[in-house]
Amino acid sequence: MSTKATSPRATAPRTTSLETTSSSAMPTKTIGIQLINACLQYKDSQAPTLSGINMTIPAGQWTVLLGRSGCGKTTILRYLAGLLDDKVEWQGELITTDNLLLTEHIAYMAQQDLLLPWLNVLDNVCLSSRFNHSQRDLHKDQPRALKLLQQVGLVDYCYAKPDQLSGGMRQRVALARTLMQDKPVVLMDEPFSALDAVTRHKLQTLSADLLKDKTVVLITHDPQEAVRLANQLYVLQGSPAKAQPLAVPESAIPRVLDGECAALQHAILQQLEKDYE
Ligand SMILES: Nc1ncnc2c1ncn2[C@@H]1O[C@H](COP(=O)(O)OP(=O)(O)OP(=O)(O)O)[C@@H](O)[C@H]1O
Repeated sequence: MSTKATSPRATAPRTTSLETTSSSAMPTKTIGIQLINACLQYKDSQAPTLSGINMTIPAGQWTVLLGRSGCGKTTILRYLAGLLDDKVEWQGELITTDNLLLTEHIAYMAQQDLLLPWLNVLDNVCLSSRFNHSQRDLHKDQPRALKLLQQVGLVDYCYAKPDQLSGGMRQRVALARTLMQDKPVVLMDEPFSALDAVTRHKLQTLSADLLKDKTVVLITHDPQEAVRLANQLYVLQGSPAKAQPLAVPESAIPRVLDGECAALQHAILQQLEKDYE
């Protein structure tokens, strides 16, 4: 592993090398990410948002971030997605497998669904393919998009416009669009927050299945969701925020909730409560 300081962030390369998981002739299948002593301050803010963040996001696993509202979770995701480059001062190291530029390998599901109102559901799901593929590939993409819409329970709405859908339905379309992108790194900001309990459970299971080999970073406010899905778990805390790791069971995800999971859920709540004292 080689590391290189990137300070200040805006004028330095986005990434340095983490480790090699594939030969250079082969497409890289998985990407790991590491943040070392990362500090971030919005240029229009008086105080830093993040300070001394140390976080390992292993390739092919789910890393879950929790923390009280406004602590900086979305900021980390947006930084990884390359959306804050001109808005923040950054110090620290961002290390990726094979020195890969993250922005080219990321699917990002933001808190807002960002569906285009003039496109129907199917076209919204195929949106990323429109930019990436030829017209011929587009036709190949449609059956896959329809399959995903069926899996999220919306195939009957494929020709509906976003404004004809409920908030939870829109969120499911956004999830299908994210899954459609087939990127090695998937960043998801509260992807199940608008769903009823049963649909949420089903789509957690579906996502764990379809994103099995991906590097996933998930933000959630739901400790139970975190326990079901986390291979790594961090609670962001304080102001500026630091990342506190919590140990999770070694069992495969999505977990069936047992006594060990209940204990972890309790530990998460206790950790979160420290930010309210
Ligand atoms: N563009 C910006 N300029 C200045 N400050 C910002 C900007 N965007 C976010 N912030 C501030 O950064 C802090 C962290 O915001 P962020 O959206 O990362 O929080 P969060 O943990 O994701 O919150 P939530 O759980 O409510 O989504 C907040 O204090 C917010 O006001």
